[in-house]
Amino acid sequence: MGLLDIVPAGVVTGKNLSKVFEYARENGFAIPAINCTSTSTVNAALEGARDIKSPIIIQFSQGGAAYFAGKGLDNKNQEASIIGAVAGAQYVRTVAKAYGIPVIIHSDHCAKKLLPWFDGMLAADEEYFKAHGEPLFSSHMLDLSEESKEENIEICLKYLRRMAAIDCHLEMEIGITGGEEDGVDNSEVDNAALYTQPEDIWEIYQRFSEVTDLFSIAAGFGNVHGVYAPGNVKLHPELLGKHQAYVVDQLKCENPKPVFFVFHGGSGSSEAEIAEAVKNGVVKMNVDTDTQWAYWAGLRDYYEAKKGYLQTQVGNPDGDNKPNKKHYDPRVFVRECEKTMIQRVKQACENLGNVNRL
Ligand SMILES: O=C(CO)COP(=O)(O)O
Ligand SMILES: O=C[C@H](O)COP(=O)(O)O
Ligand SMILES: [Zn+2]
Ligand SMILES: [Zn+2]
Repeated sequence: MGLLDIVPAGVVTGKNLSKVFEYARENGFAIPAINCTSTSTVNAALEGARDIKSPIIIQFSQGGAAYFAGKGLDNKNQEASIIGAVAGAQYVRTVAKAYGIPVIIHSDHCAKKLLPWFDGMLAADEEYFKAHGEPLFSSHMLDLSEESKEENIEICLKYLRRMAAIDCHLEMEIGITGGEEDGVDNSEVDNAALYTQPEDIWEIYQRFSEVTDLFSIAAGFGNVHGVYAPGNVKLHPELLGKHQAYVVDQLKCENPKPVFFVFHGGSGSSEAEIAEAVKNGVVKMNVDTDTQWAYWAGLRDYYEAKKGYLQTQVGNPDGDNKPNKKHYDPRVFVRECEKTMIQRVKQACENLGNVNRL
């Protein structure tokens, strides 16, 4: 039985999203969440997943959403980030079904100072729910990992109640992601803060479960955003197995992996680290830096290959009067970016076992 026997193609929300995560957990794979900033990057993520016959998660960061709406817009009070995230979600909704795969629309890290962004997206979800019986986005992330655990949980619970009423999933973060995030440099952060404790996972699981089961946890296991020289990042995905065992012990449940875990900082991770994380209940892995690099590499290679055709509008190695229009049409060079990004999306899917899952 494939995923399309369980959920329809197109955007999945609520119980259907839970079914996708449960299916991934039971079949031992995870779904990549690709950070997207434009229709071009959204299309590349969708095309890569479509080619490999698997579901995909499209996510917008606060900065990525503002970029989607246009860098020229003022982002005071998060207005551009709200407009961009909503526009991105509506765009994905318009095209997703045509790709024939289940698609999850998600928003990435939202720190305390960015809550007006979250509020704006949630208002759009509630409005969409009134008209269509489901939220605009499948899920959102709250990242209050810089606050105290108590405050983190309290604020999450407040939003979780509101989100549960419209079948919207919440991804919460406990434990800090190192490296750079929304312009905040976490590279010098205390090492212990990068690794979440099992008691914390249990507390979150227990308190959130009193409200709904529509949640996942981004637990720190040494995750870092970005790609660095080998040896700089020490991932401990085996910790997630310990968290699962702790929760199983408390719940006395049959299911060996009751918690849906999210893997941040997927770029630069080894196949072995990714496999270990999936084995321990990761159902979503975020990839940004590596798909950014892939997109750029496509343009770099295109420019190198076509250099002689890209210096002037008229005149190239084939003749002084030959026009170059077909070489500098954005549909040609942006497509080259998309092609290399598609390959990287497929690679992420393969690493996560997210292949032929329809
Ligand atoms: O975690 C991420 C987005 O939230 C992505 O991290 P990378 O850029 O390291 O892939
Ligand atoms: O938070 C990490 C993601 O990679 C998003 O990055 P960004 O804020 O540069 O869009
Ligand atoms: Zn964070
Ligand atoms: Zn992240």
